[in-house]
Amino acid sequence: MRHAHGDGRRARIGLLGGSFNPAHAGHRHVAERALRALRLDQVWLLVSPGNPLKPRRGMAPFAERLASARSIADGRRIIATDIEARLGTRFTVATLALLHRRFPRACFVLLIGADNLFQLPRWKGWRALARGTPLAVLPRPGETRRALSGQAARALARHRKRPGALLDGCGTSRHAGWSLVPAREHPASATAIRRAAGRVL
Ligand SMILES: Nc1ncnc2c1ncn2[C@@H]1O[C@H](COP(=O)(O)OP(=O)(O)OP(=O)(O)O)[C@@H](O)[C@H]1O
Ligand SMILES: O=C(O)c1ccc[n+]([C@@H]2O[C@H](COP(=O)([O-])O)[C@@H](O)[C@H]2O)c1
Repeated sequence: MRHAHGDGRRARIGLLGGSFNPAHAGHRHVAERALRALRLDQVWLLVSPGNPLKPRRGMAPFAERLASARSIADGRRIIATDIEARLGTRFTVATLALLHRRFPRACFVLLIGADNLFQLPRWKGWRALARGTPLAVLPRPGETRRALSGQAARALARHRKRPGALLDGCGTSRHAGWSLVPAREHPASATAIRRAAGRVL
């Protein structure tokens, strides 16, 4: 993969992991807002081979979800990738460890919607994950306030940073930190799209 970092600094890559069942304008909005607010070079849409917390029922095949993610990417700044399936990982903490090892010069930041900040304490190894990789949280309708007063936000309160400073000294601080990215809340959701299409939820 080519990294756009003409000035010689480390490539700044936002990782937007998701089921993409299907991909939608909310994902594109998150990627575009993060590119700008965090001065990223690229956002990778990491299509999950299977979210450990989501039921398999109603989950479209991987190839279909990858194609869906590609349809909202631009192939330049926003790239859909099957790397998580190729690495053979499903837990994000494991995916991140392998990505850091495979791309040691890249500066990664994990992009999540506010619903996932609230859920973070249910993720495997979430404290180690948050220590090792910066987290950028995007507001989401009906989720932002609850997430900011939830268990993860409280536990990580003293590591919160300004979005503009989140990637400063990438990988050298004792705790990677996290930020809320200021952005308009986008109402799109895959559940709503599946429901409107009459698909199994
Ligand atoms: N409209 C949105 N605003 C902010 N974040 C979003 C939005 N849509 C998705 N995300 C985030 O993008 C990531 C991948 O989302 P995912 O593919 O699960 O889509 P989803 O719409 O949340 O799906 P579902 O409704 O099936 O749970 C998650 O971190 C999610 O929080
Ligand atoms: O690692 C975990 O324990 C874990 C638990 C739940 C979700 N995730 C990841 O969170 C990302 C968003 O998932 P989803 O299904 O809400 O789009 C995706 O990359 C999942 O693999 C990861």
